[in-house]
Amino acid sequence: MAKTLYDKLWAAHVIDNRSDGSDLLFVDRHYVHDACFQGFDFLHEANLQIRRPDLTFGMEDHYIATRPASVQSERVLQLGGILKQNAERHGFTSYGAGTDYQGIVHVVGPELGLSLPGSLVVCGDSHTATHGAFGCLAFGVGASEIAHVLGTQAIWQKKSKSMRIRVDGSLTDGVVAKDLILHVIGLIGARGGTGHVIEYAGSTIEGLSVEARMTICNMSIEAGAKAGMIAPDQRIFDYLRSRRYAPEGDLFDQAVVQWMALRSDEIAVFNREVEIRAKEVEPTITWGTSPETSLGVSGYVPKLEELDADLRAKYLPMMEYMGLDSGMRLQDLKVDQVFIGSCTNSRIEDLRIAASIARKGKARVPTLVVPGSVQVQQQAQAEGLDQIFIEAGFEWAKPGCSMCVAMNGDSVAGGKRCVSTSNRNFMGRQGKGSRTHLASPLTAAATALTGRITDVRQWL
Ligand SMILES: CC(C)[C@H](C(=O)O)[C@@H](O)C(=O)O
Ligand code: SF4
Repeated sequence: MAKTLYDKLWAAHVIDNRSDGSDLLFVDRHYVHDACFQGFDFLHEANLQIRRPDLTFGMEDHYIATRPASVQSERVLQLGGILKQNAERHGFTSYGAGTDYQGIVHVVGPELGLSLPGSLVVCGDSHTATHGAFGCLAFGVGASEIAHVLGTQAIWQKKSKSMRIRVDGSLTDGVVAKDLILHVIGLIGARGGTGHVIEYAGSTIEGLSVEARMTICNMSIEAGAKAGMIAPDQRIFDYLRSRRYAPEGDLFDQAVVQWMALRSDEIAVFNREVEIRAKEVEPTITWGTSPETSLGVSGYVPKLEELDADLRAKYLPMMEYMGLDSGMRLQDLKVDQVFIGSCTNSRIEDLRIAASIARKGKARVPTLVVPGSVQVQQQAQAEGLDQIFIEAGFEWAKPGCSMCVAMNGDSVAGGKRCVSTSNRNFMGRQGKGSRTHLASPLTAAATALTGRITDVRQWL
């Protein structure tokens, strides 16, 4: 029978099965970050050791200070240190503060060549789907599953349904991967992918850089999907060659031969198919408190009187929270600050495109740029991007999750409006009462220069 990429990845990892339909899957890579401590607590309560410390990798990101103004409580400082203690106790490698590969787990894993095509990757983090950009089956797990994986290097799962999102054609000027994925989520809804694993395909996806593919897969979870993935190709193989943990020499070439088979069969059938034309995607931004409330930047907040009762009940609290009037024009809405960073948009390419706009003016509102990793930070500095940001009045910070989730004390104050390149705009996401509009690094940088939600196409 014809198989999807997901079918192939799944079948390659099954060790055992149960009568309830669950399969026990072997885990190739287990990433643990500084907010995964509960999983270790469960492991210790069960009096277990880590089964495969060689396949477990730690990254410090959520709690780490990213700028002098990060207000870190005693508790946060304490939590940040626990990962290091666990790494020492169990003997796994952890890339903590002060190391060359410190940064956001979903930026650093790929940089290290740890997320390899065909592998099964888990992490106690919902944005683990990012690694699907390499043709991995990658998904987030909860604390008890972290403990299970630590203790056994395997995980019980039930297979999801499959969905293919095909995007064809060229993206227009000023439109990047982030706009595309916000558009997708707007189209299928924040629950549109529930119970499914999404494979992104089509000529647009094939034309995307490795970084852009990660941006797409990263937000699969915001469409409710279990995971997102893209069949690996030459661009992926080139990216991986010579990375620290990638196979070397002949072994790499042999691996590539196997990796090339990691694609859905021509006639594979998906449970759901969605088709999108790239040219229809505009620079896209969210207005509400769900990623599905995305609109072309030239759009208007929905008119309450035109909505049915269910949508009105859903949107009214969002509009109140976000301080928006029914039917108002999004563009020209004043913002208080801008955040460029997060595992969605803090890679070198994101910073390059943000800098291409930043060099054209001066920030009108406080703008924080947080590279995703030390590697990204160093590369950006080597290219002089930090100087472009600083000259434009943007703040250039150190790597970490930072204002994406405000767990390290970098938050957006209550009632303040922030255009952010991150992936979540839930109530209070960037701090209590914070108002978040999700957008691309291009839109975020253009907004920083005007102090208003801005159509970046005017700045190209
Ligand atoms: C803290 C962590 C477990 C959480 C997640 O699961 O995604 C965070 O990374 C987020 O983005 O909300
Ligand atoms: S950058 Fe944001 S979304 Fe990504 S792992 Fe960190 S907190 Fe989660």
